[in-house]
Amino acid sequence: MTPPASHGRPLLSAHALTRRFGALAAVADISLALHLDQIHAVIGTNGAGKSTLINLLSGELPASSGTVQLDGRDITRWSQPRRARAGLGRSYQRNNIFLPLSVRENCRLSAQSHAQQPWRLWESARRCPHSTRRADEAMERAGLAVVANQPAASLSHGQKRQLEVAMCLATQPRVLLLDEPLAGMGPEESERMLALLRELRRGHAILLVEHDMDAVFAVAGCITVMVNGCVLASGTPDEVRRNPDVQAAYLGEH
Ligand SMILES: Nc1ncnc2c1ncn2[C@@H]1O[C@H](COP(=O)(O)OP(=O)(O)OP(=O)(O)O)[C@@H](O)[C@H]1O
Repeated sequence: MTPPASHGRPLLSAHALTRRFGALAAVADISLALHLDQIHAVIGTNGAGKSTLINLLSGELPASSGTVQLDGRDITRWSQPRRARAGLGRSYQRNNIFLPLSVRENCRLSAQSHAQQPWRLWESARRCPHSTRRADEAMERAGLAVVANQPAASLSHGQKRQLEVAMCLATQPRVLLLDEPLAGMGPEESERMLALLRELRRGHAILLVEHDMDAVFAVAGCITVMVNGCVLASGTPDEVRRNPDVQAAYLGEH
């Protein structure tokens, strides 16, 4: 199936990307393209290889073979920090938050760790006006300005996930790799996160790994379906919904 037409060169692309763990090919020969102003969702059953794919794109795992390009440059051998400095941001399934610190401090540390002088990480906020400004902007965009001075520990589950996205935004990424941002959320929190994703679409290329199918079909412009490390189908939500292989293997009612 042909991916939906998108204008211009992809911001991030993978070509024949493969990652083996011993005999298991967790990601096998995957090619995909992420475009600016688009949410590209990756769905698949447990163990399909979605998190491994994100780790390969973010640089947390080296590829066994294949290439990754950012804005036309081959970044396959770049470390994770170098990719992050070039504009690749990611959020995690696991909690990456310093619970005793305030929301603002968490965002500021994230901005500061990304700056050219990360050794200034533990300096007071007053001495890092640039990072503080970026933290405030990220909190504002993620809808967390009202809880800026609260300890992260006091946030609801949904707000913690919003904080993870805000921490990612504080690094000023162009590409957002989001690993299950809706996990464990109730309907209201999910709606808030979906509104945030829709807002972030403009100005970013977003890869969204998510189990919540209603959410995926509501926000994604392109969906790639993975099974056992391979791409089963890729296309617009309508194309994927109608694909008989996808229906048989995965989607059921959707
Ligand atoms: N470090 C590792 N060592 C060995 N096998 C691994 C490792 N990481 C992942 N795997 C295996 O690779 C396969 C893909 O795992 P991955 O976590 O990428 O799947 P997933 O689609 O993200 O699953 P889930 O939806 O449950 O998060 C699984 O069979 C998993 O057990």
